[in-house]
Amino acid sequence: MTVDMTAPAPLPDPADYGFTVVAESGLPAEHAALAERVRRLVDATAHSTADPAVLAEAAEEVDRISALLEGARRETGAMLHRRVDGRDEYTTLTNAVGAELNPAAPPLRLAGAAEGVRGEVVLGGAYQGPPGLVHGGWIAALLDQAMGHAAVVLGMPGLTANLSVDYRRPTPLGRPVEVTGRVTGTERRKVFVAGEVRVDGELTAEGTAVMVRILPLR
Ligand SMILES: CCCCC/C=C\C/C=C\C/C=C\C/C=C\CCCC(=O)SCCNC(=O)CCNC(=O)[C@H](O)C(C)(C)COP(=O)(O)OP(=O)(O)OC[C@H]1O[C@@H](n2cnc3c(N)ncnc32)[C@H](O)[C@@H]1OP(=O)(O)O
Repeated sequence: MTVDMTAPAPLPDPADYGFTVVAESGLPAEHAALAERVRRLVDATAHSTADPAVLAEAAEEVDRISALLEGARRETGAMLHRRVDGRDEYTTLTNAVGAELNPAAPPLRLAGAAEGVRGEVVLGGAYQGPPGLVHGGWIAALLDQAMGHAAVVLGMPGLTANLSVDYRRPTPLGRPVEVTGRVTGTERRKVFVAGEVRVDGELTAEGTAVMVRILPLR
């Protein structure tokens, strides 16, 4: 069927499924700032050539910081709610791709574009596969997220049932990577999606997926 980008369906409310929903507007800015610092820490740890004594000192400092944070822990399944362009949007608060508060997630922020969604992210050495290149599994994850988000934007959130990726060119680390996703069709609960990864305008990977829609409970 043809996809009408102008009339997104209302999203199912995750609260109806028993998930905690957290409003983005209620989150302290300090939390995102902390996550950004931890991303720097991850990169510094992965690439460190420091002496054993320095490494041991750093490990103790990290223990102290972990203990500071562990006292106030949110449950893992919590969902984040935000209003974007006058519509509701939900994602998991610690989503492995793009969650601002999850330092293990590459900070890919997707937004509605002319035809689907688009975002940009720079991946450092913590996302390495072959020397100097982004790991193929992370490229698949970026595509999965962008394609899933394209379905969410049209009010059709779902689970990935099938995902296929073609790697056309190596994707370098440390450079802005553009990720796009769009819905190409629907059939009953199936939402067909496609996505691309580009660096400096050059296509480095493209994918397709079948998302199976989550049915509203009411
Ligand atoms: C969980 C509730 C949450 C509620 C929250 C509300 C709102 C949420 C808003 C946003 C969502 C948040 C984030 C989205 C952003 C990013 C996306 C990340 C994506 C992921 O990270 S997601 C994790 C990996 N993913 C899985 O963990 C799925 C495991 N899997 C299953 O849970 C089942 O397998 C399922 C559900 C897929 C289907 O099961 P089912 O029983 O519900 O449906 P059924 O089998 O009847 O299939 C129905 C139609 O799909 C066709 N179909 C089935 N499988 C297919 C395949 N492999 N290839 C091609 N077509 C397939 C059938 O052929 C039939 O088609 P037809 O209509 O033509 O007969």
